[in-house]
Amino acid sequence: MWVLLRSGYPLRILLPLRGEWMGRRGLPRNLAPGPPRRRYRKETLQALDMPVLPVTVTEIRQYLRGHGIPFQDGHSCLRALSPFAESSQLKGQTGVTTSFSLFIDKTTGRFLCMTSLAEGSWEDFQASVEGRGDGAREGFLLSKAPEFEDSEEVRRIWNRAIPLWELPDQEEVQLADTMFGLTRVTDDTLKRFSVRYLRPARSLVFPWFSPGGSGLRGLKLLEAKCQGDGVSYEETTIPRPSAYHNLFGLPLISRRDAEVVLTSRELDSLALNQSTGLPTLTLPRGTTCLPPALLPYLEQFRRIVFWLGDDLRSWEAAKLFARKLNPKRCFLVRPGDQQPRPLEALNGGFNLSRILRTALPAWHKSIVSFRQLREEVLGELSNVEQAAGLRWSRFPDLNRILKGHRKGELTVFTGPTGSGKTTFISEYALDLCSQGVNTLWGSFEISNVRLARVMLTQFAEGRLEDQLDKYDHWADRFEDLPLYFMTFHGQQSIRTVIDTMQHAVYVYDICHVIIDNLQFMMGHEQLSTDRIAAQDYIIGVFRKFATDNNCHVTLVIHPRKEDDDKELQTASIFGSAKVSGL
Ligand SMILES: Nc1ncnc2c1ncn2[C@@H]1O[C@H](COP(=O)(O)OP(=O)(O)OP(=O)(O)O)[C@@H](O)[C@H]1O
Repeated sequence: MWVLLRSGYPLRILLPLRGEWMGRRGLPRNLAPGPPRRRYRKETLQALDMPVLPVTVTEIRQYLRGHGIPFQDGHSCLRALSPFAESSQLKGQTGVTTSFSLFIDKTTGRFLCMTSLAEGSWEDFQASVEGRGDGAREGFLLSKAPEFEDSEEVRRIWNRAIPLWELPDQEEVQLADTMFGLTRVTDDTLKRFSVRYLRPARSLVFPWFSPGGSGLRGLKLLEAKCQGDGVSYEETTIPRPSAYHNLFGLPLISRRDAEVVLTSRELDSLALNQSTGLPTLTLPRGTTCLPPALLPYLEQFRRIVFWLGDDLRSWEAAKLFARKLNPKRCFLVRPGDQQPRPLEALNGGFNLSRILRTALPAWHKSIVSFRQLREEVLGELSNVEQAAGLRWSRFPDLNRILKGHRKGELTVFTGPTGSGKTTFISEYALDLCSQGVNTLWGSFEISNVRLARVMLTQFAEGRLEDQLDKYDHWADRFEDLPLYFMTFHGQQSIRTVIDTMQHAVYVYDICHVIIDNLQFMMGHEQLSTDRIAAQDYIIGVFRKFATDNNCHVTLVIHPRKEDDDKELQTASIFGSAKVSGL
């Protein structure tokens, strides 16, 4: 019954590098802001279990030139004349310049036509240009996708929600203002952003409008709950998080805006826009990820300032996202006491424009002086706890020994055959994943179904085989974890594995990769001396990957067979200087 492994969208299997993925309900996974997309039909492409070689931007450029398609170079995308836009559409229904309305992601080759809202993979694009699609050009695009499953619920909630100032009871207004920290946010601002309030759920409601404001695509509900002396917040999105690709604030952006501030919470955008007048957008899933499907909507900006929050995690996320957007146009507001998150800054009487002016460039040359690093060093020193990494909730002893899980590092994990390495690493990774660490699993020995079964049992903290009636409850929650699996099984080349990891970092902002285990990249045939060299090489490649991508790599390694009465030594891992000297 593990149908959800193949089709449930949050529990993702990393399939072909540029394959088409559809969600559980037939919804495209990578819905960008906009109405239901017309989706490119892809019948010529076979479902591959192995990644194909990723396309390079040079190849994309050559292809466009070779086929006489004019294009311009952008920050994350190439912008080309769209073969999907019909002349009748050239007047710009969506309010976007239609002449160069095709955005092609420079890293993945995926395309999005802002005029027709067609989208697809690089292979789809080539097939259409070469007339290899469904025959006539008109037939290339599927007709409008069926209404998404949640649309009725979205409309129902939206219709029941009312503007805050229309609440009949003044006391209720004051309570909501206090709970959400809105005392200094004006009705005018709430109105501009079309924020409403759902009384029965005591939640603010943030809408996701299609471009041009023509329709309602989804909603985010923010509930405030009293917790001791403080307030805790809980977010619910419709559709569910993996398909919720709303850049909140997009309808207020004008085509001429060249600067934008990105925030991780809708309330921060309200505060920022109100006090600075600058265009603001909120990332749909906060600091968790920046889906590439959103990149075309950010192409027009020459300057992008990240003000995601006041902790180290926000800072790390901003640096990661800036890499996707082209760091040369990105600036980061450093977290600190004098630079709290925007809503708190507004409520605390800070000058938000002044804080924005202190934003640091995200771009570093290859050689930097301490002067350029001093702010970052200060950030680490003033957040020592957070700099030590994310703490495990299930393994207090690990926290004592390792302090926490940090990005950009490599962990080697070993133990005798059958001692429980996979079982332990599964729970160790699940612990972090449940706390929001985007995780990619490479399980080369045991199948993904078996691994997911182990993980689900650990997640539910009980034997689900004895309580199948609870299966859906746990499976639904498990689906929402930022968890992805590579489909590799058995021996693989290190290059293929690294390419897949690279792709996953770009598309899903992966921060933790688990490779179980290294032996599956070593080949069968080498002699023992070669094996040491091969192992050193592979460790070097993973280590470089971890550093370059600020991603943690956990590597499971089988030790050399020792006698039963002999303890494992560092030299048991093939005696390699690199592995055992880590
Ligand atoms: N804490 C535990 N208590 C009881 N049984 C366990 C525990 N951890 C693992 N096992 C069981 O031990 C067996 C081997 O576990 P696992 O596959 O995790 O080991 P491994 O070290 O990864 O094995 P290999 O060396 O073959 O890769 C499995 O059947 C697993 O269910």
